[in-house]
Amino acid sequence: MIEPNRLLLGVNIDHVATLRQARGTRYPDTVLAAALAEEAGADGITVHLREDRRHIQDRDIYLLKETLQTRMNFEMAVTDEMIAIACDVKPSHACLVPEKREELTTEGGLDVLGQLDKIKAACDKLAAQDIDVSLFIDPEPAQIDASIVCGAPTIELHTGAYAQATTHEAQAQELARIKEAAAYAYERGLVVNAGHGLHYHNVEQIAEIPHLNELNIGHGLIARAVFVGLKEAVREMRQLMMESQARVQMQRDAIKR
Ligand SMILES: CC(=O)[C@@H](O)[C@H](O)COP(=O)(O)O
Ligand SMILES: NCC(=O)COP(=O)(O)O
Repeated sequence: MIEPNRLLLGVNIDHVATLRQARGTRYPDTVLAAALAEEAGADGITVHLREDRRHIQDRDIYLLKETLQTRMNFEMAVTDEMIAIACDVKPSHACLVPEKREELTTEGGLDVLGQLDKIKAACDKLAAQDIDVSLFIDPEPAQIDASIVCGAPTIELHTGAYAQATTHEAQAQELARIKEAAAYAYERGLVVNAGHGLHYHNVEQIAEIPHLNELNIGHGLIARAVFVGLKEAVREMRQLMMESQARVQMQRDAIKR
């Protein structure tokens, strides 16, 4: 049973596939990775089918659709190809992300404001298939307003700038941006997720932000799994998130007394 308002954990297994694609082997398999992550408490599995297929392959998407016990969050570029695949697979969730072939990883949020018609058309097509659409955006009110115009029920705030900040001041500034954006979006009826670049040493401040629904975490968790195993890595991350929320609740209770 999911406790009310527990911050959910979406485990991104892209980089299990990175290891597999490095040699073109059949292992490690994403189906097993997803099953282990779910067994350890993942609330959902996120997979990013990139146009260049550098890690997740089409076969992963179709197999996971048949085998996941929780739910699939299908990350995708806003292209006809990916929209067609999403409409065929019909994941419970799809997250529209920007994509550049030359990028090492996602570099910024989707520019919804600058391409309203295109994003709205994609949201409409996916929603017609009962897919819950989220837009991966930078923590900016203008992008949040544009997401509402496009009819997306959910946004995912890009935490990359926070994760990559090189000074405490810069990180605090980014954290404040994310906090303000989460409140701004929540007050306007959106479901607010967050992710990118989160790991065991930077997740707690994000997990303490009010109104967040889910964190999507991949690279840092899979890297940890190399040393402790995937189930333990998931358990450790969930524990950190729950402890963060418990701290916030205690602070709230103390203020009430
Ligand atoms: C959108 C996002 O932040 C990530 O989930 C995305 O998957 C990053 O792409 P890579 O997994 O290829 O780094
Ligand atoms: N959308 C963020 C995600 O799914 C995982 O991103 P990362 O933890 O691999 O950077």
